[in-house]
Amino acid sequence: MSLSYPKLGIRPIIDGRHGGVRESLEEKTMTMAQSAKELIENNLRYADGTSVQCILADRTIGGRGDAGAVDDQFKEENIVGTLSVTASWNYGTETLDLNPNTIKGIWGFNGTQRPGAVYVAAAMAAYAEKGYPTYKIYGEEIQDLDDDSIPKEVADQILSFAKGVFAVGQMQGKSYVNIGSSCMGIVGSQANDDFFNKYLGMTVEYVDMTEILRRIKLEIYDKKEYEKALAWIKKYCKEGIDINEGKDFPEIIEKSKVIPAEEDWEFIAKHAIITRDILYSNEKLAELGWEEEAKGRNAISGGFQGQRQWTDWLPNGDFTEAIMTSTFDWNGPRPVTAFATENDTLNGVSMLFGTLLTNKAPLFSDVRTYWSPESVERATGHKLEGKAKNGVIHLKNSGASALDWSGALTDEDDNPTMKEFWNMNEVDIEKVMDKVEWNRANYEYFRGGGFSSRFYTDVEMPMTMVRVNLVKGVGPTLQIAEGHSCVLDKGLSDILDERTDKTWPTTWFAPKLGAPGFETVYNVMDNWGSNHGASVYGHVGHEFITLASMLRIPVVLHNVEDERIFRPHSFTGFGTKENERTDFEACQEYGPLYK
Ligand SMILES: C[C@H](O)[C@@H](O)[C@@H](O)C(=O)CO
Ligand SMILES: [Mn+2]
Repeated sequence: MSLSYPKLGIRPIIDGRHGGVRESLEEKTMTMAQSAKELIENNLRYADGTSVQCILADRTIGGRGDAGAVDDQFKEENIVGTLSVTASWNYGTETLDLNPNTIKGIWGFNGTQRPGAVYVAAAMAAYAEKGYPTYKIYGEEIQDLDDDSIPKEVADQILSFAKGVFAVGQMQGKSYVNIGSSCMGIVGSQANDDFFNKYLGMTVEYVDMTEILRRIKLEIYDKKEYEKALAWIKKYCKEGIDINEGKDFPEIIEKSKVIPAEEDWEFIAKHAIITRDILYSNEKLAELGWEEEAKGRNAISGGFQGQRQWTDWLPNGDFTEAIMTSTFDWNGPRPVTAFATENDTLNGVSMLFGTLLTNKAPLFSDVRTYWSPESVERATGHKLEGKAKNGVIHLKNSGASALDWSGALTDEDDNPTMKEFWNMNEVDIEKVMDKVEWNRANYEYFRGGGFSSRFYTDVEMPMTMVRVNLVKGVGPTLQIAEGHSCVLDKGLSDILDERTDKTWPTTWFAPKLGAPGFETVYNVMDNWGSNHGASVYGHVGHEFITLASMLRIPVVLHNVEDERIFRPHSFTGFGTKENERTDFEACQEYGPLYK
């Protein structure tokens, strides 16, 4: 993570009339600003675990003179967004943040002594007319002037706004590193530079898969770390099944394996270390004389093609993909990397959004099979119950599913949960790894061999699955499905798993039903825009909606309750009924963040 962390500027706005009014408001206004700063910094962290940083204006802003001085103060910082706070009527355009490049929010104190609401409304009118969509935060209940608390719904909106700002800021200027190219014709694996540049402010770095072979051959990796990783693998990667045993394979498969099976883990350990080094800097490589390789590629996310030009003759990349997305590796707890398998860049971005909003590890899945209650009963005699009673979607893909999804961890109330990496410890890591088995790669798919992680998310957790799609004539869109991982009786889960690729992870997903497009579980599967979806822990669809509105990515499918939706106030200028058209037209009007 670069030292110039993206920051949020806090702007205390005040009625500029000296001689009584301004003086009477100075303390209240600054107190609001300080409390907003503390709320944000005490609750949010960057992806690397550092607490987020807010810059407090060095004065209250009563007019353009003050506003200009604060702009200058902020120019010294990497300010991505600003939160203006006020408890009074102030002079609209004379005090607003009119920097075209910041994401803006305003929190108005719901008091009666000075009309804060009137200012916020006037500010929204100005922002709507000027084309700067701004997030309006205003509590429902009246507060007394001496009440410096932040009401819960106000705090929730401030934190949602701030999470979106810091997610946007952490992506700005960073790279998505595409190792390989198109994978089995999956269109998401054919990176769309324009999308990354204009909507995310990111660049795409292209690295051929042979770079991994070069670094193995020329030993461009830290051998000591390699030994450490291999020892960790041998200790914690439990051997699973070998689905290939006893099978006669045609010659094309037999002769496609160039690394002896007993050397696969050595090869895979190098693949994992080298892949990480290609994304991020590693000073050890400079010590080995490889200055250029030591610099990495300024990554925040990436992916590996694997299939087929690699996996058709070399050990697969499933371990690398799984460990990159997890909250730990052989060095212990460390930040998650949203890392896609099959080079699906759009699922990689979907994972990236999820990790930046939650700092929890993502699941990369084929949205593989819809099992209706009727089909399950016909195939197994079992009745689906509980959260699964309306049917389930089988989430499964080789590779890039964080091992944290094995469902091994619980919170202080003993509820299944997933932790940020900074809350993980060695015991947690052992619990997670104990629920993962490493099966021999299926030679029919992965001729070059290797290993695939397998776990069964055998706990019920709230989860949110998302997908970024690119639609001709529309541009990027986002789909969001909140729901739960479901616990199917192990025997039942195994019967269903036996019917498909049982050497890979399984998570049974039941979306919350009722919203348009969510009439049935089948509808969700039917409406989904791709073969892949990315999931994170928790019901955080509202945070994805806020982030999407900052990035001007319309949300085309979601099951988030209206009252939880938080978009810029000016989106209502495109129509107030919560429907996709409002979102579409606002996003189309405002266009991508990085024009
Ligand atoms: C191994 C198979 O080809 C899988 O890669 C395939 O089922 C997919 O995951 C397609 O997204
Ligand atoms: Mn897939």
